[in-house]
Order: sequence, then C-alpha cells, then structure tokens
Amino acid sequence: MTGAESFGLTDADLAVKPTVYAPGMFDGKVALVSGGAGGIGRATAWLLARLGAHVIISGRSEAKIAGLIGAMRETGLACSGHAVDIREPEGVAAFFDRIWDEHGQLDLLVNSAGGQFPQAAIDFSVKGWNAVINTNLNGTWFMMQAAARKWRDAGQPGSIVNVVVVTTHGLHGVAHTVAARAGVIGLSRSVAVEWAPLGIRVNCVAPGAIETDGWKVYTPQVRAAYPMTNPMMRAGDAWDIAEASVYLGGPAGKFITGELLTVDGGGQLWGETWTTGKPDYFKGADSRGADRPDGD
Ligand SMILES: CCC/C=C/C(=O)SCCNC(=O)CCNC(=O)[C@H](O)C(C)(C)COP(=O)([O-])OP(=O)([O-])OC[C@H]1O[C@@H](n2cnc3c(N)ncnc32)[C@H](O)[C@@H]1OP(=O)([O-])[O-]
Ligand SMILES: NC(=O)C1=CN([C@@H]2O[C@H](COP(=O)(O)OP(=O)(O)OC[C@H]3O[C@@H](n4cnc5c(N)ncnc54)[C@H](OP(=O)(O)O)[C@@H]3O)[C@@H](O)[C@H]2O)C=CC1
Repeated sequence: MTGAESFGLTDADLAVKPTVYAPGMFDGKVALVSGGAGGIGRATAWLLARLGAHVIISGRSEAKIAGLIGAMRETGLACSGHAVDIREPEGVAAFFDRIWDEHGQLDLLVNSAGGQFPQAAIDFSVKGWNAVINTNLNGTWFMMQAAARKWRDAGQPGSIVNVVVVTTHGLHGVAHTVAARAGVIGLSRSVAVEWAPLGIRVNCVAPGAIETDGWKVYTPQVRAAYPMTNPMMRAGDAWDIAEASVYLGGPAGKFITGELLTVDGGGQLWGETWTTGKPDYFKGADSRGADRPDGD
C-alpha cells in the first residue's frame, strides 16, 4: 500500500510498469474507459494509451479526470475526458454522440465504473439497493447499448469489456453487487450472440481482491485480511486487470466473445472474503451459541 489514504498503483508506477503487450498495438484506435480515473480504470487507461490508443476517460468527478489527463499528457500520451454519470441514459447517449463527432470511431469500451458498500443484505435500504443496482447493472447497460447503437449505425465493429465481480461463491456482505454483476454477466452472454452479426464482441473480467482506492469503503481490519481471499495469499494489482481487459478487448481476443475471465489468484478454489468482517458463526462450532435458530 502506498500510504494511509491511498491504495494501489500511482500514476508514476503506471507510466513505466512493464507490459506483456507490443508497443503500437492500439495505434490509430480509440478506447473509452468508464471509471477511468478510478484504480482499475486508471491502470487500463494508462496501458491502452501506452499501447497507442487515444483514450477517453469518464467518471462522475471532473477533478479526478482532469488530474489523470494532466499526468498522462505530461508523458505525451493521447487522452481526453468527460464527466458522465452512467446512470443517466440521456447523458450517456449525448456522450457517445460527442465521441463520434470528435473521433468518428470507437474501437473498445471498458466499463470499469462501479462499486458498492459493504452491508448485511438483510439491512439493505431500498435506496442503497437501488444505488448499487442502478450503478452496476443499469449504468453498465446504458453504456453497452449506447456503444452498440453507434457501432451499428456507423457500420463499424467494436469490443466491450465489462469489469464485474466474482459471483460464483457466496460473496459475503455485497449481495447487491453480486446480483447486479450476475446480471451484467448474463446480459453480456446474451448480447454477445445478438451483436455478433454487428461485429461486436462482449466479454467480462471478474477481479478478485485488487488493491485500489475503491478499498476505502472497507475497514482496515477487512482490508488486512484480503490476502486470505486466495491461495496466492496476496492481493492483485490494477495492472493485472488492465492486462486481462486488453487481452479480451483487443486483437488477442478476436475469437473470444461472451466469455468471463476471472483474475483472482485462484480465489474461486480457496480463500475467504469477508467484506464486513468474519462473523462468529463462521469461526467454528464453539462460537455458534446455544440459541442458534437452526430448528434443532
Ligand atoms: C474483494 C473485495 C470485493 C470488491 C471490492 C470492490 O469492488 S472495491 C472497488 C469498488 N469501488 C467502490 O465500491 C467505490 C465506493 N462505493 C460507492 O461509491 C457506492 O457504494 C456507490 C457505487 C453505490 C455509489 O453510488 P451513490 O453515489 O449513489 O451512493 P451514495 O454514497 O450517494 O449512497 C446512496 C445510498 O446507498 C446507501 N449507502 C451508501 N453507503 C452505505 C453504507 N456504507 N452503508 C449503508 N448504506 C449505504 C444509502 O442508502 C445511501 O443513501 P443515503 O442514506 O446516504 O441518503
Ligand atoms: N478493487 C477490487 O478489489 C475490485 C473491484 N471490482 C470492480 O472493478 C471496478 C473498478 O473498481 P476500482 O477501480 O477498484 O474502484 P474505484 O472506486 O477506484 O473506481 C470506480 C470508479 O467508478 C466510477 N463511478 C462510480 N459510479 C459511477 C457512476 N454512476 N457514473 C460514472 N462513474 C462512476 C468512480 O468515478 P467517480 O468517483 O468520478 O464517479 C470511480 O473512479 C468496479 O466495478 C469494482 O466494483 C471488482 C472486484 C474487486
């Protein structure tokens, strides 16, 4: 970790971190990264720009976007950005109009905007549930549909990568996001078929514990236990997800669509993820208490 208030890779790291990909791989291409000034989106934006793409960065905060654009332009990379709330379909549609006005093309959309707060599902408020579903399911869909309409109307091919969450085991304390991301995964598989005739590929990347500023919603005790989420006994970094997204979304993935790539250090096979802390119940039989309502 880089300090008390900031987690994960810095712009200085991202400007020089070695990559497995060839320079110039995205020359002449335009890529859009939603949540592009966040941790995973930021790494993806740096990687795509370093590989030659003009990268468009979106998010809600103008200030965060401006900071990233300043840092990337200082190193000579091509980028631009706009504040767009993915939950607003009209704003999203206008944003894609602007992209086509300015560039006349888009080759890759990486949907990294998203997030949730940790809470026991039984306590979710209606507003909290809606905030997470609207952000992660509806917002991702508005971005996907707006991109696909532009590609269809322009007769251009395109590629979408949706950054989701691992949904295959009972991820504790974030049931709202698991519901939303399972929706995105199902949606992606369906439109991978519907949009194949349009030359549009749609894939998902499911990160495990990846150290970013997104971790600020978790307590220090919860964060300290994230290495226990997988058999490698460590967190991943945003570059792991950026390189996976580029693999699926770029030329290496040209025969891949409707796929989900899990990048979690083996966490689906072994590990424990407790986003609100490990409940006494799961610490062993002795801590269950005699009054457990198990029907016995
Ligand atoms: C292995 C790790 C697993 C995954 C890790 C990652 O993904 S990390 C990287 C991912 N990055 C992130 O996760 C980034 C951090 N997450 C977020 O920014 C938000 O969770 C968001 C994505 C929903 C933002 O949507 P937004 O701007 O609309 O949100 P808002 O702030 O305005 O709240 C709306 C309503 O939600 C409710 N509510 C909110 N918080 C809590 C809470 N703690 N407690 C209870 N309830 C809470 C509340 O009802 C609130 O309304 P109120 O009562 O205030 O009137
Ligand atoms: N880090 C991890 O361990 C894991 C992350 N993920 C997922 O990966 C994705 C990226 O996470 P990460 O980079 O770590 O988190 P961050 O919180 O660092 O980045 C998420 C970005 O999403 C943007 N965002 C949130 N809501 C909206 C919205 N309504 N409209 C537009 N932009 C929005 C935020 O930008 P702004 O503040 O400007 O609105 C923020 O920069 C998320 O979907 C996350 O849930 C999944 C599993 C694990």
